[in-house]
Amino acid sequence: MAASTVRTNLDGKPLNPLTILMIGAGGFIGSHLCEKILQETPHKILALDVYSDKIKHLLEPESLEWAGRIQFHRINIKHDSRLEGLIKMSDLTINLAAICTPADYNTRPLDTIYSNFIDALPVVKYCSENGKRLIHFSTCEVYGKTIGSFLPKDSPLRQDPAYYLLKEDDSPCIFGSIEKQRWSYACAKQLIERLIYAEGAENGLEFTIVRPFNWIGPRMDFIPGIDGPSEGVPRVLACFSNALLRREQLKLVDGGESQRTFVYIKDAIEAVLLMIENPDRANGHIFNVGNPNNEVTVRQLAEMMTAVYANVSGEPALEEPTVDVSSKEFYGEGYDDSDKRIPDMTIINKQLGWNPKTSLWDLLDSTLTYQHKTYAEAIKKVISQPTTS
Ligand SMILES: NC(=O)c1ccc[n+]([C@@H]2O[C@H](COP(=O)([O-])OP(=O)(O)OC[C@H]3O[C@@H](n4cnc5c(N)ncnc54)[C@H](O)[C@@H]3O)[C@@H](O)[C@H]2O)c1
Ligand SMILES: O=c1ccn([C@@H]2O[C@H](COP(=O)(O)OP(=O)(O)O[C@H]3OC[C@@H](O)[C@H](O)[C@H]3O)[C@@H](O)[C@H]2O)c(=O)[nH]1
Repeated sequence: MAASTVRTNLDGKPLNPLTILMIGAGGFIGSHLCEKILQETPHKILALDVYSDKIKHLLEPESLEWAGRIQFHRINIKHDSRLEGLIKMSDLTINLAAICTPADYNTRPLDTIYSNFIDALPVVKYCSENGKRLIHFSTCEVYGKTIGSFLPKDSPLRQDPAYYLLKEDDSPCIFGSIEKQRWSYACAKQLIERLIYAEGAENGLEFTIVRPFNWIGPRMDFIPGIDGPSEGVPRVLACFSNALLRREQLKLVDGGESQRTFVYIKDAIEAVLLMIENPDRANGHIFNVGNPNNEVTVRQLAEMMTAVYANVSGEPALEEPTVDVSSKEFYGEGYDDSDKRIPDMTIINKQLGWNPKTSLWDLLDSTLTYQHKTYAEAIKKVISQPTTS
């Protein structure tokens, strides 16, 4: 087992086992990060969240080989005096906690702003005051829209990377007007990034900021009516999985023209582990973490997921697998969208030598295999039940 051998960092220095406070450990990214750390490193995790379902398999039974290295703390960071003590006990704090589903940004803007800015403040403050290192999860949404999106549709400049490539140290953050409440999330994330950066500059906080570009894979969000609210709207992977599982049409918001790059969660987690174990290379940096080779429009994503799911489930796809819906109908007033997201990889390449490996087809294949195995039977049961009026 890797945990008993001597681990070294990228510079060949031996690594001492760390105690890591992971806030939001029970979420999608947290669950994969916990798994990776427990399986491949000797580090200890203080896992903090209000939920633990997604890491239950890591916490029980107590006979698990890593039992002494993970401790779950059911805490809401909004109001719990134990937070500072846990930060003091740890070598490193990783903050993943956030409201981060777009359906909430325009419908629950206050909760969104509080969660992504106000609630993150004490974490930054305690790390700074106690001289503790912080890895904070921000988002690719801080870039907002591309400069190219303001050019005429047929402008050849739209093909020029100078107008769309998103660079940590160079690109501006371009959001819509205040009434477009979609940007409440991006704006709160931007302000907490600025605060962390300022704590670094003025008070010497050792920090790393991560900007994930659409990380996807098993355990992302929830399937409405199965392990989440039946009226809930998760992120696109779970929305499309839900429709495929139920043999319903996949809804394309405003024609599905927006573009995204998707990265497999297992590739992305490797980048985070490199940040954890190489503070000299990661401190003071903001890192894009995404896969620039996996770009599709949302329409193409829907088509690909439909084809992959037909393979995985053995059931033929619907004749018309998609349907167009307006953003107002799907998300309500105040929705807006990022047009295109291609991460520049120069900084993460240079500092950590990280590159994503998994193609979009392969990552959808393993993810939809997981979705099918996990949910198909439960969905069949729900569908076969008579509806009560
Ligand atoms: N998944 C992505 O592609 C992606 C993209 C960009 C940014 N991010 C950022 O990465 C982080 C993690 O994202 P995720 O996809 O794992 O989301 P997630 O919703 O699955 O995980 C967030 C976790 O934080 C917990 N949490 C929220 N508020 C809390 C509080 N007050 N106290 C304690 N726990 C709390 C939630 O219960 C949840 O388990 C977020 O900050 C998100 O903004 C993710
Ligand atoms: O059923 C659906 C769901 C979503 N969509 C579209 O698919 C695209 C992707 O939507 P997602 O729900 O995955 O979320 P977005 O990529 O817009 O934002 C995400 O980006 C990074 C993180 O900070 C957050 O996880 C989230 O804000 C959007 O254009 C959305 O309008 C559909 O067309 N149909």
